[in-house]
Amino acid sequence: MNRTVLITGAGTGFGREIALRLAARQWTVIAGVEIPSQIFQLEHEAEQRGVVVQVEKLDVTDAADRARFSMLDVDVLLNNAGIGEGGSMVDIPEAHLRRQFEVNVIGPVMLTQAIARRMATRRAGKIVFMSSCAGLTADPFTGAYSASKHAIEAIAEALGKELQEFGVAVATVNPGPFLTGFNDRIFDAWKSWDKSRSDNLFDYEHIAYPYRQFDIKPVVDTTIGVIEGTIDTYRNVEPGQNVEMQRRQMDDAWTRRYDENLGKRFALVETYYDMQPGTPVDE
Ligand SMILES: NC(=O)C1=CN([C@@H]2O[C@H](COP(=O)(O)OP(=O)(O)OC[C@H]3O[C@@H](n4cnc5c(N)ncnc54)[C@H](O)[C@@H]3O)[C@@H](O)[C@H]2O)C=CC1
Ligand SMILES: O=C(O)C(=O)C[C@H](O)C(=O)CO
Repeated sequence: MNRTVLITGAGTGFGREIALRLAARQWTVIAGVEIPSQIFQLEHEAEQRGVVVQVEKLDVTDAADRARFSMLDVDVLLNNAGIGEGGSMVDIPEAHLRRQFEVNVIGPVMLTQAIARRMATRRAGKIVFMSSCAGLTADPFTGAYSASKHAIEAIAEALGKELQEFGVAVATVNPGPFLTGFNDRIFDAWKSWDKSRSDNLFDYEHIAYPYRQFDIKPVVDTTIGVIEGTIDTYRNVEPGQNVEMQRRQMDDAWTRRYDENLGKRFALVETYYDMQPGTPVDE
């Protein structure tokens, strides 16, 4: 049976590996990549692996790019493209905050609208959002990124309830810390801020992503499971070993006092100053 998937942000990281793996599993894969240079790179990798992937430029913030996909009938849309604009909510410049939402929220929703309408007409389809653990809770210095993923959580939740009567399913995947380079880049974002500003509250030169990072395999496996239907849960947190901690963190907001620990540094903030970028989990 011919099954077609459109994956955004497929030039690198999770998206690229999921694209290549699905192609090897006989899916027709349309891999949307942000910039033209990623087209050749992915085509080359597909050739090396002996699989066929249709690679297309699809910057999700570009209306003209999105329009080229608006008449496409796919069985599954994987909204995977994303960026992380790091920095305290006190310091992050307006343009970076807006860009965070353009790439992670507005662009994907506009793309999804066109594809979802066609799925609803056909009364079949699945829309998967690469959300994040950051869509469920929030850490210091990734507030803007986390807000964009919280928005995705709300959008996916509403969309799933709206589309169920049309036979269209919606699901989320929520990775924690995985070593694609993405998390470390979040903490490089300040380097492109306006250099003339001198009133930042924090010294970003000495702040790094505070978690040890996992190999990407569980995220790739789980996303493929959700896409193929061997996994049917709406929310899918990886790594699985973090699920209980994640749930405890979500519950914590119900009992935390807003004035406790005032005047003391939040414990995790210390870790941002101690951690080296790209630290893998201990084997
Ligand atoms: N690596 C991690 O630990 C986690 C990653 N995620 C999410 O997974 C998704 C993929 O990230 P990774 O593979 O880790 O990093 P990545 O940086 O390798 O992948 C992101 C991809 O999105 C593309 N992209 C950026 N702006 C775009 C735009 N305007 N239009 C189209 N594509 C665009 C990039 O070119 C890149 O290929 C992202 O949505 C990210 O938020 C979520 C939780 C944890
Ligand atoms: O544990 C977490 O929460 C995370 O590590 C989430 C990541 O920061 C993330 O989503 C960025 O890729």
